[in-house]
Amino acid sequence: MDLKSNHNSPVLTDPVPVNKSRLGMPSSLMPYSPPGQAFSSGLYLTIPRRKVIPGKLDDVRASGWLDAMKSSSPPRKKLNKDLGIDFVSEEELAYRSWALKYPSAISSFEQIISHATGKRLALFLDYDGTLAKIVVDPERAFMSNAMRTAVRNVAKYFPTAIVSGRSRDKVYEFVGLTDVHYAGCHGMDIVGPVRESMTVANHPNCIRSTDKQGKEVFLFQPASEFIPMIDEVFRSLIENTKDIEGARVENNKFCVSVHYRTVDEKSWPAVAQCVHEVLKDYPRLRLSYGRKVLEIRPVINWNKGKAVEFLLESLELDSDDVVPIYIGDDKTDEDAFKVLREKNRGYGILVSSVPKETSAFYSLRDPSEVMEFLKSLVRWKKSAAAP
Ligand SMILES: O=P(O)(O)OC[C@H]1O[C@H](O[C@H]2O[C@H](CO)[C@@H](O)[C@H](O)[C@H]2O)[C@H](O)[C@@H](O)[C@@H]1O
Repeated sequence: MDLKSNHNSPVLTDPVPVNKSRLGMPSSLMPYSPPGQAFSSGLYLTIPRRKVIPGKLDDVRASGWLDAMKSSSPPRKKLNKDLGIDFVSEEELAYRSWALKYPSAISSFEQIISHATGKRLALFLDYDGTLAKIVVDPERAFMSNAMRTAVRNVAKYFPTAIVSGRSRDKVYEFVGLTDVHYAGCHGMDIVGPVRESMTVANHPNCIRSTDKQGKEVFLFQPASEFIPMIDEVFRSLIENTKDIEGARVENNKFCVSVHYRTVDEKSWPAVAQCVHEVLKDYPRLRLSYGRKVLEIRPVINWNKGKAVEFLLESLELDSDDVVPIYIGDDKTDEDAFKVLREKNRGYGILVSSVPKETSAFYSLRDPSEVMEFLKSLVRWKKSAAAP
């Protein structure tokens, strides 16, 4: 089902230089749990909130909120090719040297499939910045028909799931394919087919339900109790940011995104302050940073990495003969890259046109290379099946 064609939103790039992704941010203020952090017995995390949340605007600056906001998307440097100059720029040299460590998944295609021969591949795809280009208006982040066809084709041969920070309904609206699985809101909203042997069915928060086509599915929503709180926070943020030109607040059901992409940089402290003001009354919510977006989500031990583990289990893919490949562009995708690396299973592929610290194994520059990679997988599978 082809839903949308590409619209004319200006395409943006958000380079984040190596070692600057958490610029000036003391580790105690990092939004993500460092590896090895002790979790409480359930899904809940204990976060030292007093250290994380500043009290005044000055504290917002001092604590690194603003540094993190800036470094999540510094402005794109002008490339020499934009200037019509025919030599390799410093940025390109830096990229090439970084790519020695994280080689292109296209140039390394043979190597990737040589490890997958005789095994089953499973694909996990992030949405924004991976399947769709980054654009100014989050409501218009449509994927191209060509990309939709590529995803549809790849899903014919390999189990495929979209793992997005968006609400599941929204990402389904954008992708519009019925033969892929969906995990919305950073994995806090997963739907999948019911299997007889399902061990995850015993998971708390996993219920049986029916989808829009009337098919029996399981629904996994580990943060369901937070819906009223998220709704309340969403309304407060709409109210508090209404005078900041360009600020947008997006309700993703289990989390809220506060976008500052179209806010004048002079007003970024005001955005940070608004979020801080609201968040200080909700100790069970925490903050993370995305591409020109502040994300507010429940303090639970759940992320895209956990979602990938859950999907592998629920789709009966949690076995040594399955090679999972996760493709994503954002900090939240790092949790999934880490899981694959730690399990020594499959590959993370980072989508980035600039060097970045990552736990991925391979890289692709942008969504057009992602599409190229997906097409190569289909060609490989077809040729392997040919007599
Ligand atoms: O996990 P993802 O599928 O990558 O979702 C992460 C966030 O993506 C969206 O915001 C980002 O893309 C927008 C459209 O290109 C862009 O305008 C914005 O600046 C980016 O941060 C989405 O709107 C957020 O809710 C997601 O959390």
